[in-house]
Amino acid sequence: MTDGVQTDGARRTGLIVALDTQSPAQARQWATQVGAAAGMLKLGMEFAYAAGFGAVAEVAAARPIFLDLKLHDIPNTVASAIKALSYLRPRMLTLHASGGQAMMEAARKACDEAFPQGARPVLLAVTVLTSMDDQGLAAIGVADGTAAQVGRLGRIAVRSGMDGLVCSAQELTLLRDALGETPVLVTPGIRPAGASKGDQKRVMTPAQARAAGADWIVVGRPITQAADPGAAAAAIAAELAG
Ligand SMILES: O=C(O)c1cc(=O)[nH]c(=O)n1[C@@H]1O[C@H](COP(=O)(O)O)[C@@H](O)[C@H]1O
Repeated sequence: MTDGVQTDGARRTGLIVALDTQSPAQARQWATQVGAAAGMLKLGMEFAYAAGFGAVAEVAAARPIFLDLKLHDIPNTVASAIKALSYLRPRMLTLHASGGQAMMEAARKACDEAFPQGARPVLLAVTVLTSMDDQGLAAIGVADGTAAQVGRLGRIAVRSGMDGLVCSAQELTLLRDALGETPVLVTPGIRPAGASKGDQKRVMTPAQARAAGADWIVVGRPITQAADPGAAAAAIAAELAG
């Protein structure tokens, strides 16, 4: 958060829980179980496409939501999509930085026009997905590795009016060095010690992400697939409070 740096200079790192499910009832149950341990709830493509935007609106009416639709299209289409979803009043919204400067500038302009003053969502540009590694990037023609690509896209995104970035916790130090304290840095690919990585490649623990300067961590399966999601969320929140 832009207000994530406390007056004593210490950074607060919040927990966002990814409600990756097709079922509104399941999403409601997880939201109740994690309670106040989650500073925000993330709803993404799976939930929106399966349950519909009416169900997204119901969650958004009860709790602050991070709407993770990862928009990536021509500038006019992305701008129109943002205007169309502005009634949901998300606190955060994602688009892909690889859409380029014109797309991100159009997104920012659409937000400025479509949201009332003070209600604009934090616009987050996804740099390199945490499921990618150097080898995966090389296979799509990016030869100089994840760190270089995250730095490059991060600089373009901030220049284009984005409020923050989604990256892995492994790039936090390089991004803070390059871009300073202002951008909101949000890190998925978080795994408590010993947890399965699944499809994630660039991972860190909650405590490591906090120490490296994350404003928010995003955690899905390590909480939602735990035997006790409430206890799992509370343990991660305690690790962040350190
Ligand atoms: O934008 C995201 O939230 C995102 C970006 C990224 O690079 N990697 C990533 O995992 N995510 C999301 O973060 C969540 C991670 O979930 P788990 O791997 O289950 O903790 C999922 O909802 C992903 O869609």
